[in-house]
Amino acid sequence: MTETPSPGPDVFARYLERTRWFGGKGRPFSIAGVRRIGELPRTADDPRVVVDLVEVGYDDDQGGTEVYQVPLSLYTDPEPRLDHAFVGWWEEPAYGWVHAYDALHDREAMALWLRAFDRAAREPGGNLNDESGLRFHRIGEHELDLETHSTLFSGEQSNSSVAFGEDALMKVFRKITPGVNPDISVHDVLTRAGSEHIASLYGWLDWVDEGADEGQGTTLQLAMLQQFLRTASDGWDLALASVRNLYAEADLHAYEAGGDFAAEAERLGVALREVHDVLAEHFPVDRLDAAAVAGLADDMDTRLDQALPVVPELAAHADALRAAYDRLRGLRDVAVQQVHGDLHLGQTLRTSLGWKIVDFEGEPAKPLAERLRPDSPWRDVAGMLRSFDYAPHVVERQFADDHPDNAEQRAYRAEEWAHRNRNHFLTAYAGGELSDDQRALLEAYVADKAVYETVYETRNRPAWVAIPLEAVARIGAP
Ligand SMILES: Nc1ncnc2c1ncn2[C@@H]1O[C@H](COP(=O)(O)OP(=O)(O)O)[C@@H](O)[C@H]1O
Ligand SMILES: O=P(O)(O)O[C@H]1O[C@H](CO)[C@@H](O[C@H]2O[C@H](CO)[C@@H](O)[C@H](O)[C@H]2O)[C@H](O)[C@H]1O
Repeated sequence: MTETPSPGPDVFARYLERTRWFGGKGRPFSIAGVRRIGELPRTADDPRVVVDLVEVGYDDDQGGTEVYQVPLSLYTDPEPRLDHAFVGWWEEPAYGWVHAYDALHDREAMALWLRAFDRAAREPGGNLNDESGLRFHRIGEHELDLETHSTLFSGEQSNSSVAFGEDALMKVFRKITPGVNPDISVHDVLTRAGSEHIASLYGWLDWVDEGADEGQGTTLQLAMLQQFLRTASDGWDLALASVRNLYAEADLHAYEAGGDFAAEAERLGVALREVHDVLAEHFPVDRLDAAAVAGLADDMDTRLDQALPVVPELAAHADALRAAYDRLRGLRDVAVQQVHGDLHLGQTLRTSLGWKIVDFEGEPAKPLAERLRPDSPWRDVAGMLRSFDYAPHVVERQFADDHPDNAEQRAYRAEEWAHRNRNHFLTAYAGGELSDDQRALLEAYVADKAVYETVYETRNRPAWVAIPLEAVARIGAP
């Protein structure tokens, strides 16, 4: 990476370590370079807002590099209102000393993004190619509300999302991989197809690295603008509330309790089926031959091989897991297509107009080529089934401290809740009973997802690893 007129690398290293979205926390790293790729169009009254790409090199056995996007607001004087987002101060050759803040926290700066997207809608083809190299693209007819203020989401996110009032949401991608970002390309297709189960795409921002790919140029997709789902409630939070309700009256069956979730699970099944159908219409669908089906099972085997050293408790269940993958090996007529790739209840939102599915980026830890590869839709179904298993266990962890009695009754209710919602979701998705082959395919994907979760929990929430481990233990059990 080429150097830019910026501070020493330590300034960015210190800032990355403080953020939620930096994926390399806990690993030894250094800043390999900082590159200034563009500046937002502005008037003389606006702050200077620049987009820097920070290349991080890892100094551990795994090694490798990653690139993170850090948009900055640059002010000549300190801005105390932005103290919490202070990155550093340094001298820039053309401007002198500047105080730099993470621009996502700065309303004055975010207004520049919104204005540029608004201008793009009035340019030929909906494209605004700013002279600094940033390219704003718009689709659809939505008129942006320029009077709104921006609010940065505070949730546990791998990217950064900013809401413009209740009108639009902009997701700024933090880890940048050259090429197509499936969150944009899939939303683009689903929006143009009129899917009712997503937030419509309004536009996106990209930049072409002219010097990359032997002078051919490579596109880097930097941000996505979409419909703000104003009446949304998070599917995971709703499921937890339903379980809490049930535990509070543990003498009732799941279907008798006030917060029964089954009708929602059913609607979610229908929504996922509709999204898969639209994706199958607009992206290629491949019917796999025997070798390719065996390849899917091989990938699951490899994932287990890689998980074993991280989660040694898996060893006791490895034979049962491999037997589930072997049953997949024997299947014929397996189709693959564009899927969500990382579906769980936390990626679903209940709005007054029904369920919406968000975040089509795939599993963030997977390389882009793997995330773009067609996969079986049963991977998404399996993700949801695992989530229905997680919810009662997570509530039990919260409940157990305050209510140590009655744990056995709750465990019974937990299984009843998970079973009921899995069944309603699955039957609605499949439109009836599953065939033996579909069941074998689904079981393999559920096993694969549970193995992935044991690794995810060991690394991120070790206290939760028992949840997927219990699921793994059930695989192959009579
Ligand atoms: N269009 C939307 N309208 C309102 N809230 C949204 C919308 N899309 C996502 N969200 C909320 O923002 C959170 C983060 O979005 P997500 O796409 O999962 O980000 P990330 O890629 O950083 O994980 C979601 O859990 C959801 O609650
Ligand atoms: O949302 P992400 O793309 O970051 O997905 C990762 O984190 C999820 C947790 O937030 C994780 O999901 C696992 O925990 C959920 C409860 O918190 C549960 O509903 C899911 O079923 C379970 O897989 C996901 O696996 C991981 O990729």
